[in-house]
Amino acid sequence: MGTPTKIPVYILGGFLGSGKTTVLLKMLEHCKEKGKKPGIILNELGSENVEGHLFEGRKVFELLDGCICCTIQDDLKETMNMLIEEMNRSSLDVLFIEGTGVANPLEIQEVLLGDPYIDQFEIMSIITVLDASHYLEYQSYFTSSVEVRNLVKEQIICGSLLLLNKTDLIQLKQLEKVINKIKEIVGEDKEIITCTNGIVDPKILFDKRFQSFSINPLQTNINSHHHDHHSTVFAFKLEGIPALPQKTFEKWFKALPSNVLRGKGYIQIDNSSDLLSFQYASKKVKFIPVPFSNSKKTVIILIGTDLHNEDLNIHFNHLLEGVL
Ligand SMILES: Nc1nc2c(ncn2[C@@H]2O[C@H](COP(=O)(O)OP(=O)(O)OP(=O)(O)O)[C@@H](O)[C@H]2O)c(=O)[nH]1
Repeated sequence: MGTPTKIPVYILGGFLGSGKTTVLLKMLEHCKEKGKKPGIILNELGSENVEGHLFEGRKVFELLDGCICCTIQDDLKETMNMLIEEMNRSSLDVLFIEGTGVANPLEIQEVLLGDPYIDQFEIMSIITVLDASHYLEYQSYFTSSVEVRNLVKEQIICGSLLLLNKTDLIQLKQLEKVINKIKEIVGEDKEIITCTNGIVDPKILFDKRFQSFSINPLQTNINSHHHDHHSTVFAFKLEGIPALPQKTFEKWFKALPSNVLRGKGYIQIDNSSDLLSFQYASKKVKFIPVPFSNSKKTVIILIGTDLHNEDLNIHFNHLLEGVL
């Protein structure tokens, strides 16, 4: 008998709303076509996963209310142990781990390279997804905090595959500018793959690009500003949202403070018993119908920098009182 083969692992990182889940869904589609059984670990900043419907019929391990990189690194180990137990009953062909938008994937890597996981899993690639339409804003001194700038930079440096997504939202000239800015960080040689809606050749996505013993130049740096991002990036959960006309929700999302970077959840439109899932990113909101399910309730999760409870409460009350 040869040595048992290790389970290949793909880590997906990238800032809030960049398109990590979109890329993950593409990779899962490919697994389905190839008859490969995936394991999925999702980490959400809020205290509940509001994207469960996207993974219907698949076993998903969730790490909620935190960010794998610090508060729940131990929880990741616990989840990995559960996954290993599950694998004894039914084996896996590949594992995907999606970090929160504020996670540094190196921290996930650290867990996987430790005992006992290193003997069973092999990191194939750390895929960093970047939002081309917001890149300049996130890197600007004027529109972004130092923590966000550093975090995005770290996500770029530790990515073994860089996907510059959402290119449909910008002009070619701006895209070239973004690519040049990224090259200033990673050098000319590192390939940057541009894409829209996470559509990338599976050969590129699944390629092995990670050597376990490589030492990352940022490693020593990380500890020095580890945790910093939590001082500015917050997740808020709003519950008890009444059923209202869709137009009212649209107006409400439009009027959200500009430091709200991301939102997701479920809302209910009046005169309908079905819930709508929503995605708020790049200051745009999209509504997607989901079949009514008793296990889901209305909830709005907002993620942003320097959000203040009072400001959001006032804005939330506007929604409740219909003052829009
Ligand atoms: N216009 C446009 N929208 C996109 C593209 N890729 C993803 N989106 C949309 O952007 C929103 C966020 O995408 P996700 O894949 O959920 O992003 P994410 O990085 O997983 O988000 P977080 O988990 O909050 O960090 C969704 O509404 C997607 O449909 C793209 O290339 N172009």
